[in-house]
Amino acid sequence: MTHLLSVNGISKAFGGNQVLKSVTFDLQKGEILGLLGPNGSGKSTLLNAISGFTAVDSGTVTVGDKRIDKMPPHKIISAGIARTFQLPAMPAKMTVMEVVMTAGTRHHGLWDGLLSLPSGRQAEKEDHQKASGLLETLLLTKVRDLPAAALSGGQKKLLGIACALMGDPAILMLDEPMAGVHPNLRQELAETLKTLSRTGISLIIIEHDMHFIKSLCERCIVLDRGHIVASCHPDELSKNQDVVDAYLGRGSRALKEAV
Ligand SMILES: Nc1ncnc2c1ncn2[C@@H]1O[C@H](COP(=O)(O)OP(=O)(O)OP(=O)(O)O)[C@@H](O)[C@H]1O
Repeated sequence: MTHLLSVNGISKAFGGNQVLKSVTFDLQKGEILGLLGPNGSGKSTLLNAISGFTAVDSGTVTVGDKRIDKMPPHKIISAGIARTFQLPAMPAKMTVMEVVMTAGTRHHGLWDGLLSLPSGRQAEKEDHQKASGLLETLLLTKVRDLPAAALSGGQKKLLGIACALMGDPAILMLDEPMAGVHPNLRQELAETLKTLSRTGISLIIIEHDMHFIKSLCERCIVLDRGHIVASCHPDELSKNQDVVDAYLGRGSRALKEAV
């Protein structure tokens, strides 16, 4: 696999709260990386830092050989990194299809659009086909004409993924994609993500559902209070004392040593 994303020594504090402490990891092309850690350990902040929504205090982020850590979010999207949010907000008056179309990064010329030139119409037709395909992949075809705001929490998550994929990202970062998704759809979503990775897209997934993580990821990194304490196969997690401590507290080590 080819090396794609490098995060080197990223640190971030909010006031006196040091949330990320020199976080370093790499992501390979086509890899599905799990980003784990207890509540408040810094996972969303790390995604925000990579995607430019949060300015970092120090450290670098590179995609290929391009530094992106000082770029605004829209430039980072152009550099090939897309993301979804834990609680996606949807516009009240747009349909599902309209929301996906809006997420297309194809920029039609002003005159193409205003004058309805053939080049503009062709580009819009291609975007429409792409959006339809993504809605089908993400099992949203039946609701494509409904207001996006009326979707269930799980469907909004899937719509967020469709929007992120409209820009043909090289790296897709998902913040708790399974939360709120109906159990019947979970396996299908896992299969969809595996298919994406086979096409060469790399994924970083924050998720608390370990069954989902184990079915998808070859490697996980675990954050504990802003430090990466483990980078391993998901099957190794339960044997890693630092991971156990992160989730159960330091007392678990003391308890183990005492017995
Ligand atoms: N914009 C902000 N301003 C101030 N503090 C923040 C901000 N964003 C995050 N934090 C703090 O950073 C810490 C880590 O939060 P973060 O959301 O990154 O954790 P998390 O691992 O994603 O948690 P969860 O699993 O609960 O979503 C928390 O203490 C949080 O209060």
